[in-house]
Amino acid sequence: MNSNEIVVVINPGSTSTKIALYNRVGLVEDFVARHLQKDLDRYNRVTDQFEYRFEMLKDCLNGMLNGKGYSVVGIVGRGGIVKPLEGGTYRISNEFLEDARTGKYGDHASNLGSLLANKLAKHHGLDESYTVDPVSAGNIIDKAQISGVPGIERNRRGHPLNMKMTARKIADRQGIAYEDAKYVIAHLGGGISIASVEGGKITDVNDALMGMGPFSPNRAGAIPTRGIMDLCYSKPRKEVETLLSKNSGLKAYLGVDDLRDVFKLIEAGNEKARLVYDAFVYQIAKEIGAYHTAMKCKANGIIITGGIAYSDRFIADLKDYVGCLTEFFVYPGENEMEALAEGAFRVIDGKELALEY
Ligand SMILES: Nc1ncnc2c1ncn2[C@@H]1O[C@H](COP(=O)(O)OP(=O)(O)OP(=O)(O)O)[C@@H](O)[C@H]1O
Ligand SMILES: CCCC(=O)O
Repeated sequence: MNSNEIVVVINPGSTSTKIALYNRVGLVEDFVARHLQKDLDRYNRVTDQFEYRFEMLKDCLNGMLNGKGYSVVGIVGRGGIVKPLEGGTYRISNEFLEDARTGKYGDHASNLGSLLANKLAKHHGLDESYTVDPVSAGNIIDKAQISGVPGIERNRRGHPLNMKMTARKIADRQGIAYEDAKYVIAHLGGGISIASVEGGKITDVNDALMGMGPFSPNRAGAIPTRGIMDLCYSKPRKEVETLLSKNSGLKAYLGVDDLRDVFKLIEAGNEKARLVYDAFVYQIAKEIGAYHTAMKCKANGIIITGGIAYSDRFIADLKDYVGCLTEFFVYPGENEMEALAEGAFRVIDGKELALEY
């Protein structure tokens, strides 16, 4: 095994771009480039930030590689909102790049991941670049896609990268083959997705960006149809979209979207904050229960991950509802960088074939 062979991993977020070098054993070095809001505000759509982020990243990467004798064997970027597709490692194609760049299926910071990986790969003389389990990836079972209205399909936009990697780790911890394990997994961050992972595949998940599932720190989740209809007739489409995907949830009720700030309000005696927090936990618990039932109550565990899983108070409150269902695991934060690196190495080492978009 050549430990000088490096995969470069890129994960663009709304205000930062993470970059890391991995060899086959694990993380070698990482860096988070933080972007000033005033710099980002100059751009209309997120992919308009491409050149700005690319220049910054190129310099960071040069600094990380300089004089260390590494050989870059692959570059992988987090895949964004593209057409609905199966989970796995994808070769980044022109069609993929076009869909990510134009935001045909949605505008999201992670759309920059494939664009940045592709250009950096060219810069390093590599023919291929990769992405793993993009936001819209999942092996959703047919019956879960039926919405109740012909012509409206249920969307699958969540956190498959982190979910699958975390489920793999928990299966290892339980001594179960990942391919046989069944989990309900909840990624609780700025966005919230709750999924069933069965046999290493995401078989059902809500749309964390626009509808279904619980409300999140600043997104709406599932809301009554009549309310949506009234909203759509009262505002332009763009405003409705912004309201539901950026200005709803905790932020809309309480003016803050960090759970730690919600706790401060509760501690200060704010009754509304207490009620909205209770509703937040309640909705997440209900959704977890629904996914457990959808797996005929046979899940090997419920896994809670994402930034909100750092909160002991939240975890205790949630466990009070769902801890009786099956084993309960908490895995705070996320494993996205590691998942990207492992997915790329599996293809580079010929253990898995790259999927075509
Ligand atoms: N110690 C903590 N206690 C309570 N909440 C926390 C704590 N640490 C982080 N959070 C919450 O985690 C959220 C951020 O989670 P995370 O970092 O996973 O989000 P993100 O990466 O911005 O979005 P996403 O996970 O949707 O990609 C914040 O809204 C904050 O409320
Ligand atoms: C849509 C899934 C990723 C996010 O929460 O932004």
